[in-house]
Amino acid sequence: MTTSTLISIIVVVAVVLAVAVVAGVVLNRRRRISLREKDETPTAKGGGYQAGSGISLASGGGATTATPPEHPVDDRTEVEGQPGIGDDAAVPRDSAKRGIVDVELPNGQATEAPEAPESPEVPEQSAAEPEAPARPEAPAAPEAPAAPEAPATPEAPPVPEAPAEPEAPEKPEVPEKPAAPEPEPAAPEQVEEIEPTAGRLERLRGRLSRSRSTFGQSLLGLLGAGDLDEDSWEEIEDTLLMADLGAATTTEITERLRSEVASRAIRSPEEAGALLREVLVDALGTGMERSVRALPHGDPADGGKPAVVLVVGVNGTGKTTTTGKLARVLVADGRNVLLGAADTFRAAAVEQLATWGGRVGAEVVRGKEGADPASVAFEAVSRGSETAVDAVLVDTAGRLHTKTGLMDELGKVKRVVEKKAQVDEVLLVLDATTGQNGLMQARVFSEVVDVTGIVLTKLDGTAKGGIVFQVQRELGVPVKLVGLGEGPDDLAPFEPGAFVDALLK
Ligand SMILES: Nc1nc2c(ncn2[C@@H]2O[C@H](COP(=O)(O)OP(=O)(O)OP(=O)(O)O)[C@@H](O)[C@H]2O)c(=O)[nH]1
Repeated sequence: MTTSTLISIIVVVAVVLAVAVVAGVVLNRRRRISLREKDETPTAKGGGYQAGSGISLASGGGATTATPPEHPVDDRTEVEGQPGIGDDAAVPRDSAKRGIVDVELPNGQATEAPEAPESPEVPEQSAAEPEAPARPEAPAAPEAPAAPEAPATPEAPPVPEAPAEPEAPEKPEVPEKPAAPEPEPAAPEQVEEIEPTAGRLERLRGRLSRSRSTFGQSLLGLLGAGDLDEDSWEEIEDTLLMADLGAATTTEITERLRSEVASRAIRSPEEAGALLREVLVDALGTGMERSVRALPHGDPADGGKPAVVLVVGVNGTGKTTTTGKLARVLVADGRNVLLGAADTFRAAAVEQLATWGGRVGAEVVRGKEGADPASVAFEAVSRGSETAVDAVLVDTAGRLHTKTGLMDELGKVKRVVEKKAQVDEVLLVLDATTGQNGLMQARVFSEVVDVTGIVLTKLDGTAKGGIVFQVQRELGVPVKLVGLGEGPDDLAPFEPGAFVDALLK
């Protein structure tokens, strides 16, 4: 064997070995189990509306709203609790740098850090950022950045979950004392004159009669035409479905209409109209308790406790606006109100609420941007009790119902407030223009904070309103208020009869 042949054999053997080593490394990596959790959370326009009365207020503690949430799963119209198309399409305005910070509460009461472990905080990321930026192996966060200036103070929160906080490096987990909520005295000189309820409703009537819906016209056209064939009934069903009433409610309403048309021998359009109204109003449930429990427990000046109202919902549905409008209703009723700006994530929201507070002469308790919302809510309720107000309205940050971390945070806000006082009302604000998605939101929020009433906003901007039927049917939670515009007094009580009249116009 020549030397060159020997060298060739050695080269070939070396190449084969190199290929084998590389292939082995690749296969080994593929088989390795990734321990990093995926960041995906489990997947989970109204015609004219003329409210006939003022907003009904009640004090808490009594019988709750409607029947307890039932969950007739068989009747559900969407699929297994999965978000529908477009659920995550809207990127929350402020979703980029969200984090939960456990801090000491005023009065030395710690927030409930121990309860958190069941659901480790995942970094919040917007739909626009599907891949979590490869998180640097989270350094045992607390000690490193805080060490030089903040000599481990005794209050330093234990923060067991700290490693899960993606913002930890840039935002050291120093005690949030400086972020302690600051009561902001109202500026009485700026207080606006609030229109009395009666006049306000008159004004809304005028405005709402401008909008029209094809829903009522097509239904009345079909029903009033006399002898209905199968095609006509199908069209009626389609019309109901397109108005967002949902499959179960649509079937129920169509069946009832069929039997009533047969037994009552409906002949004229007027008779058809009366029947349709009756059936729709019945489907909305006339017996539900719709007063807003925002009146105090006893006389606050005599040791009574203020009512506590939490306002929750996804981003941009109108929570802050509704909180402000509700404050005006209460103040117009002669009540003292305190506002808690627990939307510590969006600085503009705090300013927005402070403006509402100034307009009605209500004190506003606010936290610094990024402060723990539970801490702010707690302080607001404490302050409200001390100053003997009639109601504390707490505005919370918008959160996508599909983000587990944010929903956990909301649950914590409620639990922490409950350490101080009973939460009388949890109002879920739904944007009427979002249709079916509102149903999913309602279900998730209901599970987390036990929603007691729905506020359906932007009804002035939609021809649909059928989501009301579904939300009430599936959750047993009544729609209590409707938002009819951006104006300070564009909030009205929900009345089934008036609502159906608006739908049928
Ligand atoms: N047309 C109409 N617009 C409304 C109504 N309610 C609120 N809006 C508008 O909806 C927008 C969002 O309202 P906000 O009160 O800021 O919503 P939010 O839920 O507090 O927002 P985040 O705190 O970011 O989640 C604002 O432009 C409001 O003026 C309503 O009933 N009708």
